[in-house]
Amino acid sequence: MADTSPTPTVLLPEADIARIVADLADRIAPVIDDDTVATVLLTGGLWFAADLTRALSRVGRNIRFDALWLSSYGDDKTSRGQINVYAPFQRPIAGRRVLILDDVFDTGLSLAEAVRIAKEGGASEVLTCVFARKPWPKPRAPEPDFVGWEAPNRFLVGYGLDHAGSLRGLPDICAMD
Ligand SMILES: O=P(O)(O)OC[C@H]1O[C@H](OP(=O)(O)OP(=O)(O)O)[C@H](O)[C@@H]1O
Ligand code: HPA
Repeated sequence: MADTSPTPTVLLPEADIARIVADLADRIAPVIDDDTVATVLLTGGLWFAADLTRALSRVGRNIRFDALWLSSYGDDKTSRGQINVYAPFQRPIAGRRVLILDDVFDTGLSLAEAVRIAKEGGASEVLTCVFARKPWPKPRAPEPDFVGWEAPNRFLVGYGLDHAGSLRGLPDICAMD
């Protein structure tokens, strides 16, 4: 079948991504402890969460790890406006600080739902960190506590970001629009 998709254009090369992740680890390490539960939002957040937790370890912070599996885009380029929850936390988080990690903050609906689930589970504090934040015309709540990169308002692929399930493994972040 002929592929009519546009060619991805590199916006943020992997070397810049690595520098941004190391800088995030330096900023986050002082405000968490080793009992903090890093919580990746599957699927797209996997690549960033793997890098950030290892960057935290390099600065002496070895935190717990869990996952929430949420989806709102499916194969579309725009949010369906509703979040499907495919899998909850694996372990209890009651009384623990939770650090939610995701690849991109766009409408903000996914992060808001993750924060709601963590609070409902009894987390003592919920911090949020996204690698990329896209601009949005209206206020989003909550805004992430930590942001790596202010992205342009373009459709992004790579570093976990997908186009209908593909291109997540590109090491650079690219625009595909
Ligand atoms: O701020 P929002 O508008 O909610 O968009 C951000 C979310 O969208 C993507 O997830 P998606 O629902 O596509 O699932 P995926 O993680 O499987 O890619 C991305 O990984 C974020 O979790
Ligand atoms: N690309 C891929 N997935 C996304 C995006 C994007 O720009 N925004 C929200 N989910």
